[in-house]
Amino acid sequence: MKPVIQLNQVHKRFTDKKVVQNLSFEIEKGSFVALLGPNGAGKTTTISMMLGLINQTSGQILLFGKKPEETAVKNRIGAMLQDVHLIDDLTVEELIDLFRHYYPKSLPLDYLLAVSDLQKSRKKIAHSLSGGQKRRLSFALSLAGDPDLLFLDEPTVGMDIISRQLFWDTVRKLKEQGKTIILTTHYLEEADKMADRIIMIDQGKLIVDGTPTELKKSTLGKSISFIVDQKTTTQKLYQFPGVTDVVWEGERVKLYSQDTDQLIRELINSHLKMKEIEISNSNLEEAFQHYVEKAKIS
Ligand SMILES: Nc1ncnc2c1ncn2[C@@H]1O[C@H](COP(=O)(O)OP(=O)(O)OP(=O)(O)O)[C@@H](O)[C@H]1O
Repeated sequence: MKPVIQLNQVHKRFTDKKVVQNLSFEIEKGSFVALLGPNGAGKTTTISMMLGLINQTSGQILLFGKKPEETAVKNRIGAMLQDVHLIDDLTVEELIDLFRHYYPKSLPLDYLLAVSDLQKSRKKIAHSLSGGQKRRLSFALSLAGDPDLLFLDEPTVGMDIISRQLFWDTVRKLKEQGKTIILTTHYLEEADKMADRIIMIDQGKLIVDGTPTELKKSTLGKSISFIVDQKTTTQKLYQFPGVTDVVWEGERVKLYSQDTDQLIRELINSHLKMKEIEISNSNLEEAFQHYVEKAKIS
């Protein structure tokens, strides 16, 4: 089966600025991919090119084996973008219904109102909605054509906790139905929970591509942190078996190791006076920082 998305040596330049450089990857049907990167990394530009909203300077982009601007492709795509464009004077349900009629197949109006929790606001003028409600409306509009491929560009910004829960429950169900989903977010715990693959970019270049588990494993491992007498030297802490890194945060020190079980035994047997011991798994945020730093050096 052909990949749903194929990018081959894609470059994008705005006047003299290189915004996307030599980006190549393929995304299979049913994948949930998080496209991550710092501000200005080129995520939205990449999504805009995949949606056919802007043209790449060079390279090839294919969705379902075809060019993004083809109608057959557009009919299979939904996108929740950062800016919500609303049409003057239309109510929420009129707007959703209008979008439904753009597509050859569409999802029922009541379903779209339910997953965006806008049933009570259906008769309101869309312009009068709050910021968070507009995001939810944008979600409903992105699903109007029952898309096989869904782009979610920072979807939960401005949503309250209840809305976020409903949003992710719905997205999880869409994934179970076999939809392909591309997410960008700065909330890395959302990417960690939802994505089965992470593509990180920085300054328009791909810096790492793998599962959340792979990315976290290949960084510093788990850590044990505790408050300790300031006379304890970094050198002494490195002598404990398996310690890969020692990081001080004020009077608290964090030791990284791939085998924290062994390390904690050794620490307890030592004469260190440790207080407030915490053991934590390395998280995606640490992996993210690690890869961005590494990309800067190389
Ligand atoms: N139309 C444009 N003209 C000129 N430069 C642009 C244009 N659109 C984006 N850029 C620049 O391209 C770079 C990448 O922007 P982009 O919006 O793709 O980043 P991003 O990864 O989505 O960032 P963020 O996380 O802040 O949303 C930025 O330096 C931005 O200023």
